[in-house]
Amino acid sequence: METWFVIVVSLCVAALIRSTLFRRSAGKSLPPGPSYLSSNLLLLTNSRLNLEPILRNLKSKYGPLITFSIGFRPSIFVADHSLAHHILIQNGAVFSDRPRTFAQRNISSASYGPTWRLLRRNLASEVLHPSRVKSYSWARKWILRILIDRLYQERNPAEAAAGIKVVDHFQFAMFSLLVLMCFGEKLGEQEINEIARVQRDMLLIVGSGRFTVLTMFPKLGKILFRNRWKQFQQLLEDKEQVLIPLIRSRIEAPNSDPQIVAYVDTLINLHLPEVEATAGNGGKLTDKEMVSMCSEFLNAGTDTTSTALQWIMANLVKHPDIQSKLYDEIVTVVGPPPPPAATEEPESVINEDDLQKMPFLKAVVLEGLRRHPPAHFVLPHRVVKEVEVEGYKIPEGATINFFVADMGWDPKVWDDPMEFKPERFMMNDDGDVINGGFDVSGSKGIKMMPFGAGRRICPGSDLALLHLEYFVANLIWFFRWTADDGYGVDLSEKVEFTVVMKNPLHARIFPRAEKGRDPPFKLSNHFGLKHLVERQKNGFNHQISNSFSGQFPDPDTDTDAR
Ligand code: HEM
Repeated sequence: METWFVIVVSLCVAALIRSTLFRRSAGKSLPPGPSYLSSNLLLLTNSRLNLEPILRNLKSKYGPLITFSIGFRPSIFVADHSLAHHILIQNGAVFSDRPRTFAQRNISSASYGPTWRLLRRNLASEVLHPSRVKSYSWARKWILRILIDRLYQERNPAEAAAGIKVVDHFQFAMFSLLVLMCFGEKLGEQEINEIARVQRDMLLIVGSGRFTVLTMFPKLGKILFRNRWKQFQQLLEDKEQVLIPLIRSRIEAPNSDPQIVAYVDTLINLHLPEVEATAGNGGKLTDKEMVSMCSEFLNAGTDTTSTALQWIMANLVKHPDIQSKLYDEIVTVVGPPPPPAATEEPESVINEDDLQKMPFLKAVVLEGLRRHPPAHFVLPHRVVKEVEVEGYKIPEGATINFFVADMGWDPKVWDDPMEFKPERFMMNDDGDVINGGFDVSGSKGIKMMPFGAGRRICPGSDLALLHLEYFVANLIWFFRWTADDGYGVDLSEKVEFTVVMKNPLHARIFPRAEKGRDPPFKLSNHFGLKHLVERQKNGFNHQISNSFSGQFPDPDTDTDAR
């Protein structure tokens, strides 16, 4: 009760100060929206997870440029494509800062300035450069093999109707891959799960909005919400305990293989600009700063991509015609799939260069990102000097955000926007063939912005697109995917760190070429092959044919196998 009283009084005082500060340059007003007090009360009485419908209501009431204050500063929300382009591309320098937070140093929270530039350039040129990304193709192949094997193992033919909850496997695959790129080591399943646990604990609780109040009023929040602050510190310590030994081992035994340059190797050698460096560390990143950077790398590249992968696969399950069309394209380029091999055996997978010859695959991935962007808003940007947009004042220090999902769903820009139609990326509105060659950066015009746009655009977009194309193509090549009998495919959403499937995809999978290995009916488990052959020789065909016809069901023709 006391806490609430203090919050309401603080909000009133803040409202008074704010109206003095932000309304000072009279004449132009802020974009329309609810009052400062009602915005913050809405925020405090609703979970951050429910914010999206509230903002959408405000958009229909006030239009595409809204003021919805969060904390002390006004927050502006933009829902219009050309306004987003005007702000992020044409006036990028003014809108590319970030609000101050209590987060440790990393790229996404760094102010727009020399340290951000250095950290971002390091990631872009040392890890995400196409030649470095290519040098990790062996790692993608290794993880893909594990993923295919895990799916194959979990697929229980006897209970095939139950389907597989695939998202856990997708998350594990993306985590294993990014952990390898981050620390340069092939870790065991237990270690990977431990890293995933500390990362997710932090993400889920931050995503739930439990710490929003600490971001809104950092100094006051630490005093008023001491338990939350302690909980935040505890999560940070847990993460440090797991990640610091991995970082230290790479410092103590530096990498000598130029083929395996991990993200952490590049961070060890970085020198921050003098004014920004932590005192006494000679310009180098501290252990805690390295944890923050590695943690950002893992968060940014795993949850987003596995979420997008699940949405895309869900749509391919829901639309068998699109799945068949994609499979046909893949087969035209690389031929029919081999039977899945055991993990130790070499197995051919789709070569990454061949992905370039699959325009429909690219269209499927883009359509997935348009219809289900993992982030429905970008990270908040901060305005560095007062500017005018559409006749409204956007004051210095205001935060600005963008309705990412709504831009991809805008009926003025997209026909049947809520339908999953990859064909829209094969041809543009003027009838020109674009064959999946859409510009996601939005530099010439923003039609959708799943990776943001402008100077703060996601630096991992090319890597993410490669991962999505590679995994979708191989998963469709190896298996035919159908809906689970009990669950179907429900495309309802739920907000976590990203916007995930409320009811995760449960899919039944059928190896497209399974005659080579581990058939759905395991002979050896039931009779033993030798015993079976003996029985056949002795005329026991009747008994055998009841349970095994001598032919494995063909998933493309056998109705039981569907
Ligand atoms: C499907 C996958 C992904 C999606 C949808 C996605 C989306 C986004 C979005 C919306 C932003 C915020 C842009 C803004 O604030 O304007 C962002 C920022 C960022 N992303 Fe991604 N991302 C993905 C994958 C990745 C990957 C694979 C990496 C790196 C390994 C990465 C690293 C980053 C970083 C470091 C930032 C902060 C950029 C900055 O503040 O300058 N992301 N991403």
